[in-house]
Amino acid sequence: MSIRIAPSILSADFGRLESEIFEVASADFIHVDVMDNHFVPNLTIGLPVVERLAQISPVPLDVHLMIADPDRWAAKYAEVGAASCTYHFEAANNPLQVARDIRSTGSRAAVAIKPGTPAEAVFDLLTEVDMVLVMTVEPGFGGQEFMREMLPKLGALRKAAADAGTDIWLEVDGGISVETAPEAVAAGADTLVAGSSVFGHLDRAAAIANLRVAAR
Ligand SMILES: O=C(CO)[C@H](O)[C@H](O)COP(=O)(O)O
Repeated sequence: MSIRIAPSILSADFGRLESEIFEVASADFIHVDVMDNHFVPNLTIGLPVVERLAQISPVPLDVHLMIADPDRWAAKYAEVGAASCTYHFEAANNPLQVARDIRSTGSRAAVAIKPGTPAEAVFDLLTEVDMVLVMTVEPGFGGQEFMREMLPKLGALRKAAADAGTDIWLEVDGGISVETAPEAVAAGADTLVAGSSVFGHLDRAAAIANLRVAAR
């Protein structure tokens, strides 16, 4: 299985975002964290910036919405060019409809769960989404410690997806490094978000290559 790497621009220099995303052009996706200071206690970027990033990025965008009311917003992010659009199960009024709205745009739909949310919460959605994101930190900030106690959720999701006859991607986000990536992959992850472990290095291409080797 080839592992997908998605550097999180939360740890990039927002003053030189265009050159930052070109420095991670060897990645499979660029992970874009949208935060609204309601669903999480932090505020980042919104729709116009994501739209422009989608136009200039050499790599497809994996947009992670950490916002309230994804029912209203998620499809708009998909429409402006998010190749993959992730919303939080905990934030959605109608999680099934949000997935359908995203997919109706042609984008990949993904649902995320916070550390306190059990994998079982999204079992009913597995045939309606293309990916589940298991948070391995509390969403809101980069540079936090990896919560390895979240890893059993990956096996549970993989089994539930197989039982439902569907094949989904499983993404992890938070504290992913060359040390923790092998654990996440062994537990069933195939898509790794990495913020500080990529943008914390001067040579971003080398950091991505090192993650790929570690995740093999
Ligand atoms: O969603 C996020 C935080 O809510 C970030 O994508 C994540 O924390 C990445 O940062 P790091 O790899 O440094 O943990």
